Amino acid sequence: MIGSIINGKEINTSKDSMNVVNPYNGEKVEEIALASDDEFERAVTSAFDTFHHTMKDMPAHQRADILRKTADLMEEQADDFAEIIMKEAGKPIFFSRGEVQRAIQVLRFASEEAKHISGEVVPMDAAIDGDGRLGLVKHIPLGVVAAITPFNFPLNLSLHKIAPAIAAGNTVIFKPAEKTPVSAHKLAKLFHEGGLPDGVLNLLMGSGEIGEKLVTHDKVHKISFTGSLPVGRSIRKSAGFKKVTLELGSNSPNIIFDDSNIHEATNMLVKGAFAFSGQVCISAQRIYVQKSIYDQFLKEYIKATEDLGIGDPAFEKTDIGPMISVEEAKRAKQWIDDAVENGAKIATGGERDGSVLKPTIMTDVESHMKIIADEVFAPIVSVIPFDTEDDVIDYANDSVYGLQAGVFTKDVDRAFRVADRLEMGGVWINEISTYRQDNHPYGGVKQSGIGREGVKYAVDGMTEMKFIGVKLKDNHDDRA
Ligand SMILES: NC(=O)c1ccc[n+]([C@@H]2O[C@H](COP(=O)([O-])OP(=O)(O)OC[C@H]3O[C@@H](n4cnc5c(N)ncnc54)[C@H](O)[C@@H]3O)[C@@H](O)[C@H]2O)c1
Ligand SMILES: O=C[C@H](O)CS(=O)(=O)O
Repeated sequence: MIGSIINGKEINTSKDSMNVVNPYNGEKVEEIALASDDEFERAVTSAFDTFHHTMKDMPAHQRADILRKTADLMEEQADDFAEIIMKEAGKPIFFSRGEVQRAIQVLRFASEEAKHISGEVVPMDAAIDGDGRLGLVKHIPLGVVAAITPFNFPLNLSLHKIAPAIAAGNTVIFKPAEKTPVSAHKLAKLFHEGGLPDGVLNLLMGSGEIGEKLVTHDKVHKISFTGSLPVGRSIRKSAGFKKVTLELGSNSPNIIFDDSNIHEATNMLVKGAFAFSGQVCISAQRIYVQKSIYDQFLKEYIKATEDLGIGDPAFEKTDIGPMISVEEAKRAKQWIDDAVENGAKIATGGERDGSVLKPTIMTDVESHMKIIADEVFAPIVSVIPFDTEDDVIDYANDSVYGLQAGVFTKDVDRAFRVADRLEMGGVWINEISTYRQDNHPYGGVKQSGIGREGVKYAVDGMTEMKFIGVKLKDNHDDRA
């Protein structure tokens, strides 16, 4: 049994526990001791006190060293991390390894950023009577950051919060998703091996209730949340004056104009729609194809999708494993059935076996159907024809979400015109919406979220400005 880690000590006995199971075969991966109310309070107090007594004064070079050392250790233990992610999340092993490599990079980016948090000098003499004064802006840490994370990239998305928070000099309370806490536990241990002092990173095991309590606790200064829109909405409502970063869902559009390389777009979009069974917030959910190439694209796309390897995530050749649970697979299948009842057609897929839903391509869909209007978060994609650039911009923007989009065209003018008109946090040209690097600004507009991650940008969100002014000499009339 493993459990919460508070002030550097693991609490692995508890009257409440839960099992983490492999969503592919139901095998037990680990038993988790759930945090009690008392442990919750101790974790918050530990983070609060450690901020004031240790972290606030830790020099940047020391924070950078800890992050770099942790990256080195993760590199050494990369296979163990990948194995855990594969088992707890059901993510095919090839993609689990990819997540670990990205996580190592995030730690390295954060280590570099820790040394570049600087301020500015305000030109005080630009204001009447300002001469003879010096104005400085410092970027100081916020205090205690609550990192609340989802199941789908349990390592990398947790590090997108924890590493920038530490780089900026904060302490952290980490509440991982209840389905994927095993990699979180190994990560917290690794930070301690890397030299992080006790109390800087406190891990709390438990359900969304712990997240809710963090959101309203007055010793927590910032909530950094990645997860679903309903939870994000409730956090926004209850967080009061706390700073909040929300990385929420999407129904990402990808647009293929008739001058694009169909073959390339097809191959990229198979990965874009079906990687990790579509359980990626920027997964390609709506593919808009210009009418003259629609039939050709659909034919190639169905063929490439049917070539995917489906099965045990432990196997090297598996492209598509399970969804996170049987319930989620049933929910997704129901959305397909609802669409079909309303006139949509299944071009391929549509069958479910336990937690595995076959990669599914839908056509003849309508904008009101759940598979289009809501976040599908499953291996289901819709292929939709369009006539003109104006039409497709309207279709793509007709959503409460706006995270990332992909646009495929050889016409540079059109590419930038369309990118400008799409209501998104990010637009990729000749790349799928699903592509993300860990060093560009990343986050949504509309109901896809508030704030940006991408290490440098996340670090900005983990600090606040403090102005310090100096009156150097008395050179003006104080009555002014
Ligand atoms: N924009 C992004 O960067 C991004 C990245 C990954 C996932 N996501 C989104 O995450 C969702 C899937 O992940 P999930 O199912 O784990 O999400 P979720 O919203 O169900 O849970 C996320 C985390 O929030 C906690 N939580 C639940 N209720 C809470 C509450 N009331 N207050 C505080 N915390 C609470 C959970 O325990 C978990 O740790 C999808 O909607 C996906 O789009 C977004
Ligand atoms: O699920 C959404 C994630 O942000 C995708 S990624 O890990 O950043 O690629």
